[in-house]
Amino acid sequence: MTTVKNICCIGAGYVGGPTCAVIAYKCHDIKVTIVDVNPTRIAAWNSDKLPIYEPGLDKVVFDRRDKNLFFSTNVDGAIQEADLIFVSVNTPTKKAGMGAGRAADLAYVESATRRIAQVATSSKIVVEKSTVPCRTAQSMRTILEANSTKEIHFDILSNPEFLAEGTAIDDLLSPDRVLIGALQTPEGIKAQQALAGVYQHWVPKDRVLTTNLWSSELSKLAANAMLAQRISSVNALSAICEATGADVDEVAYACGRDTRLGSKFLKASVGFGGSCFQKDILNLVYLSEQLNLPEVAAYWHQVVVMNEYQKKRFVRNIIKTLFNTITNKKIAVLGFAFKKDTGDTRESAAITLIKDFIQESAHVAIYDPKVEREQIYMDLADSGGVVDTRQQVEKQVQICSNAYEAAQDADAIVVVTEWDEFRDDQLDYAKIYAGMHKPAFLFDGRLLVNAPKLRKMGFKVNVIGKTELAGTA
Ligand SMILES: NC(=O)c1ccc[n+]([C@@H]2O[C@H](COP(=O)([O-])OP(=O)(O)OC[C@H]3O[C@@H](n4cnc5c(N)ncnc54)[C@H](O)[C@@H]3O)[C@@H](O)[C@H]2O)c1
Ligand SMILES: O=c1ccn([C@@H]2O[C@H](COP(=O)(O)OP(=O)(O)O[C@H]3O[C@H](CO)[C@@H](O)[C@H](O)[C@H]3O)[C@@H](O)[C@H]2O)c(=O)[nH]1
Repeated sequence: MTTVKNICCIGAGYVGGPTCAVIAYKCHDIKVTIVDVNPTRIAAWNSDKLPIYEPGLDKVVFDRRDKNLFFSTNVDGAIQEADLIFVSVNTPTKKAGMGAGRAADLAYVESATRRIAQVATSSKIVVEKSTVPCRTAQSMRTILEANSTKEIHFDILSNPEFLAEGTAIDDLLSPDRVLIGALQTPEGIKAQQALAGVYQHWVPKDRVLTTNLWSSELSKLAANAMLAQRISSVNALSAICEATGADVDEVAYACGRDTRLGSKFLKASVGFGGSCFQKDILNLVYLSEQLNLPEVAAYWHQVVVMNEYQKKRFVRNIIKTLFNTITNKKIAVLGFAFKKDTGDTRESAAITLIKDFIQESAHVAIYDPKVEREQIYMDLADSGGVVDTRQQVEKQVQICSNAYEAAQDADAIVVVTEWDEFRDDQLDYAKIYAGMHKPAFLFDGRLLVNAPKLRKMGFKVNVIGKTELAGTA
């Protein structure tokens, strides 16, 4: 078996950074260099304030940085030195051209692959870490093989990443499984074993799964589609609960107790966000369409349709409850990140909701413990378009440094992210109530607060998937 001694990771983002930092943390005998074309990002990885917030990440990075873990903009140098290269660049949804709005944009994967082909001076194992459509490894192979010689040979592996943000370090330290796909040739299997050897420094052997290349690529899209499907399913049920007096928490619990279903990923919410779910489902939809499987495409697409419906339904309910108008009313939004314990705002439900509030001429006060002010304005404004809305957004949106400031003189509070600090045993809701306009409304999009307790304080509470009279005749 080939032993890996030197790893290069192309792409120092939410995946490349934590994943390869954990490899360095667990494999002191391997030199790991994470490279990126973005010098600001690399400078941040080399500073005291890392570019992403992730519990436990600082410890891992500070422990190994400049020992066997390096961050650099010298992409070519790191490629040349490495015997195994992770391609961990972004694969966003295409904005223009064929497949726009659905297909994954593979330009960054292709450019990284071409760079490897161009500068490599020795044989390499090239690992697809980015999430890509099924059979992308074939295109990478074609590019690399066009540049291989008798002396230089490339093996391609698929090793999708399953970490979730907010728990990335725990997920990496004890993964449910590590998946490694390879061409089932003697060279492919040898490369697969070499990468398995890296993970086996800390992951039990029976959790390292080996499959063929295409199964590995498709499993990543499939896992995300199935996880998101569960959320859309419970969110669809939340609408039925609100109309019937059933309680979505009770329904999810009762269903989840069936060991065939399991309890995870059944939390109703204002809608899933994050950089992956929507993008990867649309990717699967596009793949199905390309394979001339329209019924399959429509099936998966409904997961995204339901998610959009849930967000719009929540906004409509807020407006209706606030006497059919929110014009000039102050709405306090608690949370802007797409989930707790991350500063990431990509595809956060908060963005859709707040844009709708702005459209309805409300004043919005936002507090999130980890999202930077500038990020919020960037997400809410359409800058660079025909009409630049930044000034208007700044006029209507105030960024606050705590929940009390956001809620002061507000007509309604909207809980959008499930940060622990918004729980009713952590936040002084009596103090918040005292500072609000009356009636003081609270809309919980995360099933986070104890609604009966807050109602006793005087709040008019509205919780997704529940009615005030749930359970009564
Ligand atoms: N974010 C997640 O939780 C997560 C989890 C699993 C899988 N993924 C997948 O992993 C991939 C990366 O996601 P991410 O969230 O880390 O993205 P990201 O945008 O945070 O990071 C990607 C980085 O790649 C760099 N880059 C792009 N092209 C480059 C090139 N040619 N050379 C060097 N650097 C280059 C960019 O500058 C950027 O810093 C995506 O395919 C995503 O779908 C993401
Ligand atoms: O029961 C639930 C669980 C999650 N969510 C929401 O769903 C979104 C995604 O959450 P989560 O999956 O925990 O975070 P991600 O970081 O997006 O991770 C997903 O996407 C990654 C990128 O592909 C995968 O690697 C992970 O396995 C997969 O969980 C967030 O808005 C959550 O609030 C719910 O609304 N209800």
